[in-house]
Amino acid sequence: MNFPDTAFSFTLDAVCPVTGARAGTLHTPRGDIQTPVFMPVGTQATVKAMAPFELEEMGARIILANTYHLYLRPGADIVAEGGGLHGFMQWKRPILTDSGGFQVFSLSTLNRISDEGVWCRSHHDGTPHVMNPEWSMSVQKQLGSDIAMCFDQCAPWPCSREEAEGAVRRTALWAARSKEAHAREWQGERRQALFGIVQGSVWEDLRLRSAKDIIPMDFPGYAVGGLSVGEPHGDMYRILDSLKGVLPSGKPRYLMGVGRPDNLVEGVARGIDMFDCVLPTRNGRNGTLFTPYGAVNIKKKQYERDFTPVDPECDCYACRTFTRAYIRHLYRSGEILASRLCSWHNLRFLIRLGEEMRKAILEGRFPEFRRAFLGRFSGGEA
Ligand SMILES: CC1(C)O[C@H]2[C@@H](O1)[C@@]1(COC(C)(C)O1)O[C@@H]2CNc1nc2cc3nc(N)[nH]c(=O)c3cc2[nH]1
Ligand SMILES: [Zn+2]
Repeated sequence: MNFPDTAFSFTLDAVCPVTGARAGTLHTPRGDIQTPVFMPVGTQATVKAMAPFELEEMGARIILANTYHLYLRPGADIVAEGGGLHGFMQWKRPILTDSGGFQVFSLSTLNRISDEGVWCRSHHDGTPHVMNPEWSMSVQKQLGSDIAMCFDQCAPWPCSREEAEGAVRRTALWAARSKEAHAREWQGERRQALFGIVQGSVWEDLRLRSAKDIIPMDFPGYAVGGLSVGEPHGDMYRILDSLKGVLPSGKPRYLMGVGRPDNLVEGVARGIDMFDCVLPTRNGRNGTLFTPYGAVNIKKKQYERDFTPVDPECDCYACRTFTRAYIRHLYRSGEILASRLCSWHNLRFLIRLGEEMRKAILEGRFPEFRRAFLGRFSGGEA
């Protein structure tokens, strides 16, 4: 592929004057991404149960993969020999890779952290590994993603203020090392953007401190890390409110690990452009389906003779083709197609929600859209 010298840029197409919600376009060498956008998670180089052509059919413009997982299995060298992630998994559109920092804490069986990096044991076979900014940039280059993330430290929730302060300090240290290592790896070739990550847990002053550390490093995009780790949604929204006027308006803002449909709407209302979460596929596999009124648990007997689509307003293959009764039957019979259809619907629900919010922002009616959506959607069961 030839990479134009303006490999990455972001255009703000419209901003809601009432909420500050944004519609934008992220230009990447593998295609444009219109925002707000939901990014399906493909942790191990696959969005579980979905083939690439199905992801394209449902309108996925960019997907995620995980450095930690792919380094441990099959190994970044094998992915690189397979043509990088795009060749290995045959996904031709943009890919964003998370840097490994978060996963090493949420998955490795044992880990010790220092300013140098993280010593950990693989959750597969207990083998020892050292993960740090230089390791992460090297692996993300072998994976060949279009957007890489800085190696950061995500404080758990809840945590002490001191723990959160330590994560802010170390995240800044590691962001500078990530930026240097990334420049060394790519030698000026602009084929992979590196996004910075802001930490600070649920303390607004620490969030501001982290933003003041990271923003001057001039990344092409910024992520809000350290959220969607079990904290109340109110805390998440309060932190986003505190960052709204701080993060550079001309660059994309990515809220990591989020989330439920109502979280996406509230995130967009607070100036977020990009989202990812395992929820659509994880919920899909246990038969929990998003609808405009909340979640439907397809296993329930009440759907036994319900010959209507999961969501009559949805344009996905599952809703166009099958009924709730049939999908309930598949699920209760342990059929693989149940997971596929439920994941397909949930992914399309969030991708379409991004498309609809973008349209509402462009048409100057986002506050009405937000009110109408949240008025119908109960966070729990429909
Ligand atoms: C680990 C796994 C599978 O991903 C889900 C889910 O479990 C879980 C575990 O705690 C709940 C809330 C229950 O959801 O949190 C994940 C979704 N939240 C999330 N993903 C993130 C990824 C991140 N990556 C980096 N580099 N830095 C971050 O600060 C960061 C923060 C994040 N927050
Ligand atoms: Zn559907």
